[in-house]
Amino acid sequence: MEPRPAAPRPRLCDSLGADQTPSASTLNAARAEARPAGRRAPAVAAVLPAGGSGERMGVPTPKQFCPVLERPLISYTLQALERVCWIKDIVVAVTGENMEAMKGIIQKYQHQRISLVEAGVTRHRSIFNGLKALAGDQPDSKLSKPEVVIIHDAVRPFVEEDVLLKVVTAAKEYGCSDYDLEFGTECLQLALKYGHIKAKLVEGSPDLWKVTYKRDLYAAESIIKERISQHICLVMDTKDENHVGHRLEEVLKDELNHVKVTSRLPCHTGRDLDQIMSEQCYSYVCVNVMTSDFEEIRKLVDMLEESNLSILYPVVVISVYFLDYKSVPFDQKMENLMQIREYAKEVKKRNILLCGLLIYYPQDEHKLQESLRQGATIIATLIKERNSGLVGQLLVA
Ligand SMILES: Nc1ccn([C@@H]2O[C@H](COP(=O)(O)OP(=O)(O)OP(=O)(O)O)[C@@H](O)[C@H]2O)c(=O)n1
Ligand SMILES: O=C(CO)[C@H](O)[C@H](O)COP(=O)(O)O
Repeated sequence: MEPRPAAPRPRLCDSLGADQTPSASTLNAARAEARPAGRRAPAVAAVLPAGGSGERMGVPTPKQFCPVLERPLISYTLQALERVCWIKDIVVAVTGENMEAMKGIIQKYQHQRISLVEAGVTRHRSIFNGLKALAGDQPDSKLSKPEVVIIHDAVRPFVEEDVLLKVVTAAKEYGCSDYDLEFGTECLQLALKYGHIKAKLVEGSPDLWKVTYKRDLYAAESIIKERISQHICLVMDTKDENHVGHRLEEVLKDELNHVKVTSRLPCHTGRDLDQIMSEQCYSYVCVNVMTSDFEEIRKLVDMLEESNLSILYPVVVISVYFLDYKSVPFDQKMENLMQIREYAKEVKKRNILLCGLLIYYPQDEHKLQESLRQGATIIATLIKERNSGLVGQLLVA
């Protein structure tokens, strides 16, 4: 048994926005429903086999450590399990040569309740090593013996709380059918052969698919991007209802009709933004009406940093300026705006992707509408793609 990694820093809130899992209270209600009256909840732990070499992926790095949006795949799987508050311990089996790298991942992404064991030469042996650590008879182990152990491949990042609950409930409630004995998958057979325990096959969801080939990494990245782009916070530095910024909001809502767009006042005006940080929004559009400096953006970036939001996912911030035909001279405004390049480089280190967007604001109504549409399309693309190559760019609509 490996020593536990260094204590993590303060945690993000448990029910992260990137997934569609129910909150802890939903789960408690679901568990209460699922549990026959008078029965107490079983103590649950999880074992994650993560000791494979990922031969079919065809890259030197084992697939569980391959980056998805610059974060190792296994970190997403850990996140999916650790947000389930009723899983007490998570034991991960990794090879000796990847042990230090795994500790680094746990520390960097602030994972909790994780213990590491050495993997075996086969998946079954890796799982067996994890189970031994949970057996409750290891002299140095701080882990207590659970009643139910969830076995979950480290390369299945999208597991949902409800399917885990079904598995645990089935493990407690059901016996094993002849069908399961005949057609059960390998862990099931292992449990039957060596554990002399009953087992039940529970239907999973299509999301439980496993990252096996290189194309699966691209699929995983697309799914994650889509999940974290479902909410946009629009920060508008004017209360003027007639300002063109509000028209941009309308066009954005129209363009992205499946996305939640919330409008907020700037950071200095109080707690509005605190609230949105707690909703775990990963996309911000700041409409700068009054100024062409970066004061508001700086405040927003500071708040994002404090909230730890960008530890797990890249946060997109788009700073929007209107190129008003009657405003300050263009070259003077541009000189200020060009500072975005250096500042964006700095905040990129904190996983915040900052871009500027200039929206042409002509007198002609038709042309203005065209500019706003173009602006909304650029915003939608920046948020959906989260392309770090565009960081610091001033785009023009
Ligand atoms: N000796 C092994 C082999 C596999 N696994 C883990 O079991 C899970 C499912 O296995 P699989 O997808 O087959 O992974 P690999 O063996 O790494 O893939 P490949 O067969 O392409 O080499 C993975 O999380 C993998 O890391 C393990 O813990 N120990
Ligand atoms: O995909 C696998 C390895 O390639 C696993 O063997 C598969 O997940 C086994 O399923 P279970 O743990 O339910 O027996």
